[in-house]
Amino acid sequence: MIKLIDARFVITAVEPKGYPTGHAAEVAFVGRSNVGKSSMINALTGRKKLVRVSNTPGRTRTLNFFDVELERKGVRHVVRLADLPGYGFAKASKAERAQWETMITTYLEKRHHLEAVVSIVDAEIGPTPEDHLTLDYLQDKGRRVLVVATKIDRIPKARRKPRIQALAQELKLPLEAVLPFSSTEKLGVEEVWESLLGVFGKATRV
Ligand SMILES: Nc1nc2c(ncn2[C@@H]2O[C@H](COP(=O)(O)OP(=O)(O)OP(=O)(O)O)[C@@H](O)[C@H]2O)c(=O)[nH]1
Ligand SMILES: [Mg+2]
Repeated sequence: MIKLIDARFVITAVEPKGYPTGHAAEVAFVGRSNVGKSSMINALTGRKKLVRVSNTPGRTRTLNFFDVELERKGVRHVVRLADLPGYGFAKASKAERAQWETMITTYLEKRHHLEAVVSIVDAEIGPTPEDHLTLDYLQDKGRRVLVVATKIDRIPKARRKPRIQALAQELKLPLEAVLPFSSTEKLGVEEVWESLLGVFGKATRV
């Protein structure tokens, strides 16, 4: 059982000198623009409006950090979440896209406190070529990755399990490395936290 205690916005940054200080273990959320990254952070923190969500792709344009305090089996943990801008935002100019890419890759490569990356794919659409590239890139950089298939609510219940199996197969990952999720129906919240806290080991204990 995960008990959420508190969640708060920390800071917005665009480059390393703006990243938050301190030693909190961090997890970043990456994925296509509009896939549901910001919504997932709201769902995971049990807060409807911690992060701004939008129907229009390209909502999140900076790195946004949040601290979450939670309790699991009587032990308190503090985890820092980083909401990143999405990739593949068609309406952005070439220069803007290049700028975002630098912002994201600089963070993913340089951030020492980054313990795990949640790579979000759309459960219905499946991994796009850019999702594949991102996963390869993260693995290449030696980052620990958890794939979360969101918007699972859009798939009829009986088809969800086979869908996750198919996604895992397509991504060449073990079944337990791909978790189903829905921000609108709050599905998968416990499972994602369990998986993340499992990765952190003792790093997040306070
Ligand atoms: N049905 C359904 N819709 C969702 C879910 N999660 C997010 N959405 C919707 O998807 C849209 C995009 O959500 P955001 O959380 O803003 O997506 P994002 O990945 O942060 O987008 P950018 O900041 O533009 O990169 C919104 O209209 C959300 O309401 C989900 O689990 N199920
Ligand atoms: Mg967003």
